[in-house]
Amino acid sequence: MTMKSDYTWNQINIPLLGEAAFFLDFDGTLVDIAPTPDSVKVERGLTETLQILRRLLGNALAVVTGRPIGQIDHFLPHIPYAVAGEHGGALRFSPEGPIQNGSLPSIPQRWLEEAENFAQHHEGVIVEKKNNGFVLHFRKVPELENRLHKMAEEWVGHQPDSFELQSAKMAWEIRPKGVDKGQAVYTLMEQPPFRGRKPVFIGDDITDEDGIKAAQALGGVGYRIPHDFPDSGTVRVWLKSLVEGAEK
Ligand SMILES: O=P(O)(O)OC[C@H]1O[C@H](O[C@H]2O[C@H](CO)[C@@H](O)[C@H](O)[C@H]2O)[C@H](O)[C@@H](O)[C@@H]1O
Repeated sequence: MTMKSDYTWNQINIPLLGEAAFFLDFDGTLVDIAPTPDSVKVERGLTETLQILRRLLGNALAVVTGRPIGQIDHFLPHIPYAVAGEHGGALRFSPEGPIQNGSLPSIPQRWLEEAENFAQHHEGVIVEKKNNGFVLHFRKVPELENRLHKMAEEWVGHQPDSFELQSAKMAWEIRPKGVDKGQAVYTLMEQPPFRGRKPVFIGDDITDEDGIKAAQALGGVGYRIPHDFPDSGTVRVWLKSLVEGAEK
């Protein structure tokens, strides 16, 4: 996707990079939405931009995503300093550090089997497994949205204190209750190299709202596609312009 020609980012105000900590969402923010989770493309130049940005931020660069952390290692190897995966359910504070999962409930095996059985009989449905949840993707078969919703609602209804149903982009996600991207921001901001800096959160989805609110509450800023940036392509152009401006 390309930047809209009439768009300027005058309204995007961020702290000086030397005082900021960046928290960036992945799907729909750093990369364009793709037909399947596996088929996203990391645009040429993005890794270099993020490497320079991380240096300018004194390492205070985190990716905060719904995906498991291993997928960020696959798509952006050695790029962010910290990663919050599974909407904050998994945290890795530094590149070589352990992944901390907390004590989250495990998804009942029966739910997963039923989901996989449904996917086997309905071409186009993708079941994406996570450590403490799973996603039912219906991007290729939007007509199945309501049926999948009903199934997922029923499962979660059996354990409403442990799990919740999250509406996602052309998907339904079953995830542990009580984790969110805002908590991830608060937790990371307590640790170096984030501590003492002003958080900047950029995201595109409803789950990013918690991260944006946390960044604002901590004295920083948060911006969301499409309200503040029209699309992910524009975010990438903006990031590139930031590092180029700082390096001049
Ligand atoms: O928090 P994010 O980094 O934005 O991750 C949110 C979910 O993104 C992925 O699903 C979405 O993107 C796919 C690739 O573009 C797309 O095919 C799918 O329809 C979208 O829902 C990812 O698969 C999920 O695990 C993330 O939770």
